[in-house]
Amino acid sequence: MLPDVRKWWHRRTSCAADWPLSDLLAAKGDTTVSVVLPARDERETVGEIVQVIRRELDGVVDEIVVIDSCSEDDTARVAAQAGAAVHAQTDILPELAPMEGKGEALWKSLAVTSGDVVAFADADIRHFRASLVAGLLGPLLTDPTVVYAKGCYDRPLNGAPTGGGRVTELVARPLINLHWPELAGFMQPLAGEYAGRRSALERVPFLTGYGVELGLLIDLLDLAGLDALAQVDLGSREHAPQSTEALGGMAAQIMLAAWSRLQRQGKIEARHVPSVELAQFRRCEGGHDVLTRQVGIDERPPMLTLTTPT
Ligand SMILES: O=c1ccn([C@@H]2O[C@H](COP(=O)(O)OP(=O)(O)O[C@H]3O[C@H](CO)[C@@H](O)[C@H](O)[C@H]3O)[C@@H](O)[C@H]2O)c(=O)[nH]1
Ligand SMILES: O=C(O)[C@H](O)COP(=O)(O)O
Repeated sequence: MLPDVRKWWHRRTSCAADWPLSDLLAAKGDTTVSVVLPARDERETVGEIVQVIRRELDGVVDEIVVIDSCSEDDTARVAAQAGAAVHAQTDILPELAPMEGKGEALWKSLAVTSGDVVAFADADIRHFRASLVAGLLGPLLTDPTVVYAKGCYDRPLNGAPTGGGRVTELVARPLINLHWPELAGFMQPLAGEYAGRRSALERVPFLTGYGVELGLLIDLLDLAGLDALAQVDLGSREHAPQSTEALGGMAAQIMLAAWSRLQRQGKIEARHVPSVELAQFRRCEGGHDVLTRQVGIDERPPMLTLTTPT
């Protein structure tokens, strides 16, 4: 790691235990906090997550919003029953042509929430603890120079305490180290648990799909500088793992996200246009089936540009 990045890592990394609830309540003052859970087919976990946040972060969290991201199951009903405000992704800003995926859900959440600080968490987390959200609020509620706090944690996989984060380790981390070494100190750059000041989140574009996390890190670095970014060790976090085949699609979107930012930063010529089709193969009787997956990502402009005439 670059020497300055190592210094940042020491200075700006805290852990959830550093931010007890009493300190958060004392520091909160007039600052309002929204928690957003993007959810596609998460009926098994979303209800418990909403309940834990409501029960244990009362007084710190002002609203809990679930963005139902085109679920085919009854995620929306379960979340509402648990006490969240639920919005269908496609009902938000209906005048805009819809885009797909998680990044779209997060971007649109800015239009239906009001917190000065917005905390995001995945809705597929198992054994959810309130500290997964509370920890993220510590740096933001106590230090006005911090605009964004990113979670990091151990990643269990298939019963082992570590080994998860396959796309992180094989794709995101190498890309970040190669092209944005200033961001190399983020231990879980793809973590879905992070919080930011609305004033910063509304000033950056959001990539759609699974490109959103990498795009936010790069764009917030450009907007605010490394010292305005923090990370918080949240312990361990277990989610519903996807198949390696499905993660191939995610990995492709992360690469496209990196590509878009390399182009924007003039490091790749704009005339090079990557393909957005991923061919994968499944053995079948007599050979292989070809599976073609569309992995293209899109981009939403800074939310502020929708509400403020330029
Ligand atoms: O179209 C979608 C797809 C997913 N989700 C939700 O987004 C969250 C994370 O999605 P998931 O498929 O579980 O992603 P992971 O395999 O956990 O991927 C990791 O890496 C991704 C890429 O950076 C991040 O977006 C994730 O937050 C992070 O946990 C979950 O609540 C999903 O229900 C949506 O809202 N809409
Ligand atoms: O962050 C990642 O790399 C993806 O979420 C995959 O994680 P997993 O390997 O723990 O399923």
